[in-house]
Amino acid sequence: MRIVVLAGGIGGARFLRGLKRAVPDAEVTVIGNTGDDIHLFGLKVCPDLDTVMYTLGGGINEEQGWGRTDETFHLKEELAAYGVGPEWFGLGDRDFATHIVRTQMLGAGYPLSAVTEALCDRWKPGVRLIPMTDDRVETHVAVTLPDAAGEGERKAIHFQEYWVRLRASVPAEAVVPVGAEHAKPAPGVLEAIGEADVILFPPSNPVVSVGTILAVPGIREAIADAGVPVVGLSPIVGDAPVRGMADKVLAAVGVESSAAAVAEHYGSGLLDGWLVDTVDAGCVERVEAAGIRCRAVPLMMTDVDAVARMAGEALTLAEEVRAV
Ligand SMILES: O=c1nc2n(C[C@H](O)[C@H](O)[C@H](O)CO)c3cc(O)ccc3cc-2c(=O)[nH]1
Repeated sequence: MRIVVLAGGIGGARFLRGLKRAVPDAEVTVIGNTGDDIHLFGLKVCPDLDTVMYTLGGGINEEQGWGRTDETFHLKEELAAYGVGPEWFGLGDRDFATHIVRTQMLGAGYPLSAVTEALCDRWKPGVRLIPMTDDRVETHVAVTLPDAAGEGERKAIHFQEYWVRLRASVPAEAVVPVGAEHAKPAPGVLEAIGEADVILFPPSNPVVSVGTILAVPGIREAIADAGVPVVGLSPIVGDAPVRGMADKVLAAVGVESSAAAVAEHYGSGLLDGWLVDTVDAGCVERVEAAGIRCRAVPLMMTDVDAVARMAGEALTLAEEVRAV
């Protein structure tokens, strides 16, 4: 079975680990979000690609869900001693090596997709990990911050600054995947979608993760036209994100923070099936009324076995959709 998964960072990576346990023989292609990418200290950092690679490759810091296990921060401390920041973004020494290799290869002319493949040669994630695009796309968030005079100043900041430095503490007024409109899907993306038996949206952020991937021209259309079941898992359980701050960015696109609203946001033109948590069983009817087959199953990613069961439920729902 060929499965294509559109993945953001932590939620996507943990889902993939469960999916691999549920169907170890499946051929899984992951289309990774690169809108979170950021250039720091002259290096290209790809948080979501790395989170997938480290999680599936056994190198992730399990407690944080991002960055390397057994990490130290000497380099960051030395940079700070020179007054070179930002200090709010935690790049560790082991993680730095990944960004150095990536930046060096990009500088030598390799596209990000080839660089990612080379990095995966080390980590052997057991999936084919492809960035959504080789072109530069950067998610920016419009916010109003108090200026020196205590007035509100509207500006656009990098997604990581909104997420990590501000911890989404101010409303996101708009979320813009800058550059997406001119980006092309990376080599292999459209082919993988076209050859898939099933396409899955993990419980990743529907705006800044899956939404950004869908913003690359051609990807949404290819999924809608693939003619195979497209099944998603709600990242919202009981009207709050399972983890992260998805509700903050959902508000920016005018979507309420509920499992049903996220399904409606994707829409029946894209989604065939949607899993909600058992606590949201009351919204199944609403989702089905929107033309999306819906089931309520446990969606808390407490351990790999629980996630494997979730992934199994997603594939069962896909088969139900296929049989109709
Ligand atoms: O909350 C944080 N998340 C950090 N993340 C996670 C990241 O900001 C976001 O969770 C994702 O971009 C959203 O998917 C990192 C990810 C990396 O790959 C490398 C470094 C970081 C650093 C931080 C950090 O300092 N704080």
